Amino acid sequence: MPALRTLTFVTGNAKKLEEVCSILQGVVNVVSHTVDLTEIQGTAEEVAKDKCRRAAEALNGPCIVEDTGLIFNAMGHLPGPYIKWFMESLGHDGLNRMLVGFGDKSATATCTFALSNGPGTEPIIFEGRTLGEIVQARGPKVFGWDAVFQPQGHDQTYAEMPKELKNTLSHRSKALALLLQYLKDEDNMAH
Ligand SMILES: O=c1nc[nH]c2c1ncn2[C@H]1C[C@H](O)[C@@H](COP(=O)(O)OP(=O)(O)OP(=O)(O)O)O1
Ligand SMILES: [Mg+2]
Repeated sequence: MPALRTLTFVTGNAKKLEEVCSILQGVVNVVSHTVDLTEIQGTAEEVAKDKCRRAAEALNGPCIVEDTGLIFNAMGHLPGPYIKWFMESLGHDGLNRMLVGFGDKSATATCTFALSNGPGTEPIIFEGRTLGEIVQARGPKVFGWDAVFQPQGHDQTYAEMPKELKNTLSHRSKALALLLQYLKDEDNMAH
């Protein structure tokens, strides 16, 4: 059996790393680097690409990074990539209160992976999205906004559902599926 391909995932978030490792288990060998990367303002794609360029320079080699967003559909593209700061300032209850004036409580979780082949190369983007709604917090409050996001067609929040279930339907797993397909196609072209 050929050795698994290794990818270096640069993130400051241990929970993201946990999910990425379990989704890629047996498929890709994940090595992690904990770097708190500077994040610019812009679209998810711009933020992820910029983060990836900085990570590739810091490591002086190939790597992947991702940027996660949560879009309140009633609010256009917001908070989107800025959800981290909204979450930190407002908490779970505050996120619900942001939507009090809106009938539409639907939200889109986005995960934008960027793959760099090394410094000076243009990162490649893979985006996964999962539609759901913002609900009162239910389940453990250990990972970001998991407790207030209930994916469409399910009666549990991300926080309540078993990890294995979240990992089959999440924004992150969909983005990783695209990344894996890309690597597979690239391998096929090389042979
Ligand atoms: O599946 C998730 N379920 C719930 N919450 C989540 C998820 N994934 C990220 N999150 C939180 C973490 C942070 O508050 C924000 C994304 O910000 P984001 O900049 O992408 O993450 P981060 O700064 O923690 O780590 P990194 O070093 O990879 O940039 O949403
Ligand atoms: Mg970040």
